[in-house]
Amino acid sequence: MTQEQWGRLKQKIQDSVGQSNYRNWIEPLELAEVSGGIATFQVPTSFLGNYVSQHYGDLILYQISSIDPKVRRLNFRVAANCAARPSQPDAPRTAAAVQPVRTDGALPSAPLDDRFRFETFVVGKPNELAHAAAKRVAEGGPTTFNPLFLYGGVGLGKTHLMHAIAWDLTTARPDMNVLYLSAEQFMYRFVQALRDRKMMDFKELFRSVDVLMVDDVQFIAGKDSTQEEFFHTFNALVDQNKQIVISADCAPGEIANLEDRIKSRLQCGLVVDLHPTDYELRLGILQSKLDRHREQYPDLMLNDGVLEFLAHRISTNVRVLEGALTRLFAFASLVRQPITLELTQDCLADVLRASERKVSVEEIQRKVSDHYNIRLSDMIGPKRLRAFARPRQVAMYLCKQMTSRSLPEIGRRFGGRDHTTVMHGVKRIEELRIQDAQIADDLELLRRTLEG
Ligand SMILES: Nc1ncnc2c1ncn2[C@@H]1O[C@H](COP(=O)(O)OP(=O)(O)OP(=O)(O)O)[C@@H](O)[C@H]1O
Repeated sequence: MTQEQWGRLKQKIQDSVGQSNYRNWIEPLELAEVSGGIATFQVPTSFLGNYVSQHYGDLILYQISSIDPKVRRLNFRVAANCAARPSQPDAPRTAAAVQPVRTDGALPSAPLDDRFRFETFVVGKPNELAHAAAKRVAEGGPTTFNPLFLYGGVGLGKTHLMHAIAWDLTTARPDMNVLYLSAEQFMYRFVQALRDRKMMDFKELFRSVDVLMVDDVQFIAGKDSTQEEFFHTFNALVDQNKQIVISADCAPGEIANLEDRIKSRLQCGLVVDLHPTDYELRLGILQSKLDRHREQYPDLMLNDGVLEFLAHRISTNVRVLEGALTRLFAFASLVRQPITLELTQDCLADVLRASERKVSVEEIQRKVSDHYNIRLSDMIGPKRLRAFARPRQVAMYLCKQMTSRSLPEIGRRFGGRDHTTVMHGVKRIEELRIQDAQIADDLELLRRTLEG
């Protein structure tokens, strides 16, 4: 394969992985050589190589082998002049060494992330059931529920738990054939077996595993023949009492374009969901990640209250939370300053803004009318009585502060009032806030309840 061909393939890969994944993971790959059926890429860091091999290995191999069928394996090696670079802030320090992707007949598991172990998984109310079920499977005893189906929103720890199960099983029983892969990898392997007319090998290999773990199964939705093959593999393994662990971003019944018979099969075992994190869990996770950062930046001071602030303000997902902490430490070490609340707000302004809870005008109107004990219709309606006018102005002020609505939009939501009326109301509350302690208290209380 020539550099030019690789250039064209890269563009194709971009179409399937999206621009931002492309920029982060595919663009930095330099094709070094193709020989002996192995395509070798030079990568800037072992972390990048590892990640690419795990997430995009099959896709890349699939594309390459479509123009050069002799290529059977990929290899990622760290460029010599990059190897000595200090580790990048985002790169996990303990990431496993780059493992080449083997697709040469044997059935290798996708590489496991060394950080994703039970010991590093923080348990709280939202994930305790998922954790307990994963632990049970990891003990490797007789199969009590099959499959274990883990589901939950983005970045809540599904992959972490799957890897933890695989680590425990393979450590305790190195002879056990544990196969962990993403649904996407399942599809590429299936497609490749079809193309190479090696379906019998494919079936035999998949049916010979002791534990099959498929991550992000929603990926096969709408892909008919992959679904079909997955269904048969699934049934064959369940019949042999082999443990299956599946993860998805939603419950089996809610996966659109997934055949009903597969949905019902997936529901046969134990279905557990990872709930969105709560404050305590987020704080626990931050505290546990802190040790790793302390090791890396031993001289950095961290002020009291910073972790609590982050746990309170970043409630989207754990990945974002982790990223925020990593960035904060890297930034503070760069500017050689202690991590204060101000520094945190400065450094993470964009993350904090993106995770702000979205409050709606209606929510504000409802909370404010409850607070002042008036009817919602009176707040929005035309009455000018002071008992209604002041709460109305408070609500307008909060809408201006807490939502991105413009003054005319806010006016419209308050019974079609003019934007100058809103402006006047907002100004009046700004003045009263300084002069009237009661109003200041009301505003503080309302803001807190609205922020949740
Ligand atoms: N309870 C937890 N304790 C410690 N780390 C956690 C926890 N939950 C999630 N994480 C961390 O958050 C990051 C994202 O988790 P993971 O990749 O497992 O999410 P996911 O649910 O598989 O998300 P996606 O749907 O995007 O694949 C990982 O670095 C993981 O270690």
